[in-house]
Amino acid sequence: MRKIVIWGAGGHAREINWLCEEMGVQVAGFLDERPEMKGQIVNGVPVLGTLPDIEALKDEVELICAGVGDPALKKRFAYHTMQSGFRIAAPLIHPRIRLSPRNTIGEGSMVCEGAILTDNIKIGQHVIINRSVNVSHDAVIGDYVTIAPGVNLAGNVTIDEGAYIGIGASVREKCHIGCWSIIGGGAFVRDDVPEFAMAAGVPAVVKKRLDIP
Ligand SMILES: CC(=O)SCCNC(=O)CCNC(=O)[C@H](O)C(C)(C)COP(=O)(O)OP(=O)(O)OC[C@H]1O[C@@H](n2cnc3c(N)ncnc32)[C@H](O)[C@@H]1OP(=O)(O)O
Repeated sequence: MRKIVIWGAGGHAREINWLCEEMGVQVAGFLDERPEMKGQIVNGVPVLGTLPDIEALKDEVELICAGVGDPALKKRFAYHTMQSGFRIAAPLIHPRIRLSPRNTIGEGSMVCEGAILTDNIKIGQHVIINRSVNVSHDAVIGDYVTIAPGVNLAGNVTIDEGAYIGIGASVREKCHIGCWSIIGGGAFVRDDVPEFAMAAGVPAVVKKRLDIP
């Protein structure tokens, strides 16, 4: 039986724990950098500490770094996890989704309940596709991207590394969203969004530039 350790012990990590319950995957524990969290029990699952605390489990467990929604935090967790020689988990895919066999999904990524991913879609590593997300044909989604619940992506959309697509946003066909950009909840992305930008509204416009994480 697969045994998973989840980075993070907050709301999203608890949702992944539930996803694992639905998939029949065992969760050995959560990791959390806050010292006060170590030893706590969250939804019946122990908070184990950080990577040095689970050294003895190295050959038994697979790590999920996408237990937090923040793409930069996911990237930092993934870096340390791989540097320490732990295995990244194969994708976690909820049993109640629709997914073409011609799609590819990278290690450490997850697809939550109700998502529909049509044809020829490429999803990178440590990507979160949250509940009821619609991804249309030929989308290319980079590593560490987070897509919040209820997002709709039309065909041929490209989202580069580390971008965050806020809850309920929609993206027009062929649009390109640059790396580490943020799309506000409820936006309609009509035009390309540059890298390191926050865009929001209907239609979405760039509201501010963001620092490189
Ligand atoms: C299970 C879960 O909980 S998953 C999590 C789901 N949550 C989300 O998806 C959160 C989405 N987050 C947002 O939409 C946020 O507003 C963000 C991240 C886009 C922006 O947050 P901040 O950086 O704090 O933005 P800030 O408050 O500085 O706003 C900057 C400008 O953008 C506007 N703005 C911010 N968000 C939006 C939005 N969603 N739609 C329209 N305008 C927006 C503000 O009104 C402000 O406009 P102004 O400069 O004309 O006054």
